[in-house]
Amino acid sequence: MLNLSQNGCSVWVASSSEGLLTPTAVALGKFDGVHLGHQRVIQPVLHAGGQFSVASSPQLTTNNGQLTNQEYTYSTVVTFDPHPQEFFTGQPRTLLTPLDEKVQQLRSLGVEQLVLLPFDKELSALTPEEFVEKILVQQLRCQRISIGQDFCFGEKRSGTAKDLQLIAAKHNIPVTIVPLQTYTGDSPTQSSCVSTTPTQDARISTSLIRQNLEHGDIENANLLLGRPYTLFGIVVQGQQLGRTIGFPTANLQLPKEKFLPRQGVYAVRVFTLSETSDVAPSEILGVMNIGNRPTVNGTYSSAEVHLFDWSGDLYGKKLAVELVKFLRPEQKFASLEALKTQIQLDCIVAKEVLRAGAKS
Ligand SMILES: Cc1cc2nc3c(=O)[nH]c(=O)nc-3n(C[C@H](O)[C@H](O)[C@H](O)COP(=O)(O)O)c2cc1C
Ligand SMILES: Nc1ncnc2c1ncn2[C@@H]1O[C@H](COP(=O)(O)OP(=O)(O)O)[C@@H](O)[C@H]1O
Repeated sequence: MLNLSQNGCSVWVASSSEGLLTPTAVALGKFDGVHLGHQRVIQPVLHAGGQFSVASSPQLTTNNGQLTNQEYTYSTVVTFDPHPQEFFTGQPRTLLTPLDEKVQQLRSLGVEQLVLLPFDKELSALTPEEFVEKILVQQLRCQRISIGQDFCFGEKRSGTAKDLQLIAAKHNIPVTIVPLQTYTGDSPTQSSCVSTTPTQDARISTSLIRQNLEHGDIENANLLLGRPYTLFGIVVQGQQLGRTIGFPTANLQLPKEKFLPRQGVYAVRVFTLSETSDVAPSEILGVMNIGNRPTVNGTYSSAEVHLFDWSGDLYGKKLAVELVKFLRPEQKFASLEALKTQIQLDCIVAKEVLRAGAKS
């Protein structure tokens, strides 16, 4: 079990029955991206703002000033590790939110515990009834459950959301089934299949966000996520060429499973993160290139950012780079001089985009 903690707040990350915080109010799902639809599913198990209301501090409940022995229930997200698709295909899967990022997002929503159920032969062979009894009732001492309408569980995904509701009712556990969310512009709604583009189902989903990112449609991806798609990484050394053309770039080492958007150049907002300081990081604007750098015969994919009007040493620092807009695909230039001229233009366009974004 891990306790990932930052700025004094923490989320328990448990992967076995040992050390679980129980009893629990459980949101069940894969939750890759923790997008607007996921947030709706998680809401009913949160202490603040959800339908679920219990004591606001562990162990003790005050009721009209008197202490009662009502047990504190932990708002918990239960997910699977590895991603079931990775287990069945044997292929590593890239993620919108690798574990650290998912924990950070869940914490910011008010989730207290993340349980990673090891998705293996044994778990995948449980019948829906066994899953409820062994995992939810016995291990998690679950008091309430929230799931999305399309949730499937148990052997061969044979259990539906309705099945979970029926089985859980036998154990007196209420189940909230959250309708699938679609995006219509202002806020997510529950109407079915309203398309923002003629060819796409606008239901908020991890795969729709991945498609948008693959096409460089960052604005749509960000709307569906409810926040900017962000690359978190440590700054490592590159070929030290950037400084020679007047555009030093901080090269990010990203989690290997992080899903990367379309290769090319982006307008971005950058934050330097510190593990120790409680001071909110300040924003620096910049341009990012994601790609193989064909002009310098690059052999591997890199993500590198040039910060506007900034100088200093970033090696070893952790950066959060929020993608704002895709500007152009990566190209092979005839010379470094030609690349430099293009990067100057990229900076002008990025500054305009970011300035316009700041005004709206
Ligand atoms: C805004 C921007 C746009 C870029 N566009 C391209 C490009 O189109 N083609 C390319 O080969 N490299 C591109 N690069 C990557 C440069 O080749 C790279 O920054 C340079 O080689 C310095 O690399 P270094 O950090 O390893 O020193 C771009 C970099 C930036 C910051
Ligand atoms: N405005 C800036 N944007 C990005 N990095 C900068 C900037 N000014 C200084 N640096 C520093 O320069 C380094 C990048 O210089 P560069 O010549 O591209 O070397 P490298 O190939 O190692 O990335 C960054 O890692 C950072 O420490």
